[in-house]
Amino acid sequence: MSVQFASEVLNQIFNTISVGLIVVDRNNQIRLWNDWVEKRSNIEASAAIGQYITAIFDEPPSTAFTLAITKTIDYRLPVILSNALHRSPLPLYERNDKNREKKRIHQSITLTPLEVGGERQCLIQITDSTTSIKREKILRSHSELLKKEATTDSLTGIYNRRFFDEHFKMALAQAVRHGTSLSVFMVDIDFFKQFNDYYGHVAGDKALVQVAGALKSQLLRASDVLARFGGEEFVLMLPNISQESAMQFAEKLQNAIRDLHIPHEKSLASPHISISIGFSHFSKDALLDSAALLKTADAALYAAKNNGRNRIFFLSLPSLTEQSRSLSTPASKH
Ligand SMILES: Nc1nc2c(ncn2[C@@H]2O[C@H](COP(=O)(O)OP(=O)(O)OP(=O)(O)O)[C@@H](O)[C@H]2O)c(=O)[nH]1
Repeated sequence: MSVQFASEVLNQIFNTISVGLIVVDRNNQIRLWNDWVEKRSNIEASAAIGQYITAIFDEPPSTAFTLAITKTIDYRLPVILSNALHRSPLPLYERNDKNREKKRIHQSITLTPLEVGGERQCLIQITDSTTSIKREKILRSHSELLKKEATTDSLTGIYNRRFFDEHFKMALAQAVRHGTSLSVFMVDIDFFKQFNDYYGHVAGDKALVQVAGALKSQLLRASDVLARFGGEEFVLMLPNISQESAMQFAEKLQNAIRDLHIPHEKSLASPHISISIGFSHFSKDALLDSAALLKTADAALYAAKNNGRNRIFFLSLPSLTEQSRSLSTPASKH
């Protein structure tokens, strides 16, 4: 292979490669400038060679970029300018399309030390990362959407059981660790089968959405969680409230549903849609795991149902001894 042939091949590679290539010397003077850079800077190689890299553009390169050249040459070590931190160190634009607005490209830049004829130089390699950054953004927003879908109930828009289960375990572990409390409420719409049968499934869906919204409106703190547990059943957890406050909160939930005034002619508990609530309360003296706390709240709900519905029941931990008053509106009082 003749020297001339090799030099022609190298020259062609230099100018056809889809990477920007610039070589500067230790005075920051440009020694090489390939086609890729020419097209994205709109500065021809003949005009660039011999100029200072710091002064060649309309707008100066970023400080990180000029510092990186000095470091590469002085310490003879390669430097990478990550595009996460340095989106666009050089004023380079998408290939010239006269009819379009110029769009600055995102760049990934690697600087490599060279030694040519005993002289230190710096090779600057630039790749256009605009597409990969765009793709990354799209992927991120897709994954956020998927995450939201995986944790949200599609009908009511509140969290689903999967989300609740994960957060409940964490919240309980935190309560145990910090010696704080955690209240769990199971909420079930009374005679909802009869509601569906009488008013139809579409009206049933609408009622579920309204009930979910009314329950949600009672949550005040970011740490409070409401989720659809399944069917016409909801679950709520409130960290750090006293047992008395938990009872008052349950009453507020019941009032919020009553205030919706959704007629329910077929209910034996109320002329309007009503709910039964069972709740349990963990405080530092109780011994339990997350399943036990939920099971106790569920047993309390069962008791509320069996005692006429449209009422609140509390069961304490861990003995499952029914403690509290069957508070709230008795079936006859609406
Ligand atoms: N419209 C609608 N109905 C649902 C949905 N999920 C569950 N249901 C209905 O909810 C009803 C629940 O019925 P049951 O479990 O017998 O309870 P209930 O009639 O409310 O009786 P109690 O809870 O004992 O007061 C069933 O008819 C289900 O079809 C839903 O997403 N939309």
